[in-house]
Amino acid sequence: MSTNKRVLLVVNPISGGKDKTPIIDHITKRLEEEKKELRIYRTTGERDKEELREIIEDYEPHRILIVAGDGTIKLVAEILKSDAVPLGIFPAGSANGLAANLDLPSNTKELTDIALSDNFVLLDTIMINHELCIHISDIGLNAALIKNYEEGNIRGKLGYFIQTIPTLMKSNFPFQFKIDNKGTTLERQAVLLAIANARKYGTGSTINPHGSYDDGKFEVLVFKEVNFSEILKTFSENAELSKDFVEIFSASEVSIECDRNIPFQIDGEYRGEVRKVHAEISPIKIKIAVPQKKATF
Ligand SMILES: Nc1ncnc2c1ncn2[C@@H]1O[C@H](COP(=O)(O)OP(=O)(O)OP(=O)(O)O)[C@@H](O)[C@H]1O
Repeated sequence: MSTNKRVLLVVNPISGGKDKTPIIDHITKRLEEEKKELRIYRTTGERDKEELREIIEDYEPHRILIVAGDGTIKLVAEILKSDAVPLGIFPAGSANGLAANLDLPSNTKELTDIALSDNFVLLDTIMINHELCIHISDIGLNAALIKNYEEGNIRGKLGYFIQTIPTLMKSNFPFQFKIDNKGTTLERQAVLLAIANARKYGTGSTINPHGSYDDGKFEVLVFKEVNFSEILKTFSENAELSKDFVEIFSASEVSIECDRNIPFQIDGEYRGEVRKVHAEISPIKIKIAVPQKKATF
């Protein structure tokens, strides 16, 4: 039985600074050939959640294709709240962390074949400060970088790169963290504390080499220093990172407190400055179509 009779295509027109027309045209043509129903929703950045929820309730899609970045994928997952409707991802954001972990190709035809296929993974999600996280959230230096990127007007990876030096110069690090992991409290000094379901950032940097996307756990990564040679190591798949650079442990629930308000991001979206973060593995799993070989998540 086909799982793609009614398809909803969600497009973020501005993500990654890329023109999405060729991808939309390709998907439209393919679904016409297959005599499938297609409805397209273009995000506006305002009331997208409410509008998409209404469309999904009304249209009852069998599959949702997303041409956007991680923030939009997360928005759809928050509406679905279950793995009943599979997602097909067309990475078109600035960093595309989820796609990097799922080993998605860049070619539109291959992506369409995968997105409409019945080869799925079930991703864990994490509830962080009452918001769903599908990939990586962090507090400290990287979140400050994302804030400066969002305030800048250059999209794509170049935008991140351009913000790196001013962010390092402006940031008031290191920070003092208290981490409560089911009754055990750790005190750490760090520049960045990440909560990760994924193995790598969208930049391709593997920070959580032993992470698994469907084990019912996430990893807490405590980055103790800005060490450029260790950062370079994260760009190879199986690098063993020094314990002086990053300390990693698995958890299903943690409470984190910092000595002051510091920048916080979830799945690449800046969420302001916070002092406290609570993270807990969520009962929501997301069903995503992936290439035949096992994802590296
Ligand atoms: N038409 C639009 N105009 C402006 N902002 C939008 C629009 N549609 C969605 N957004 C905003 O885009 C963000 C989600 O972006 P998404 O995750 O798809 O890509 P991204 O990788 O963050 O892309 P980029 O960083 O290049 O914007 C949300 O903050 C959302 O409010």
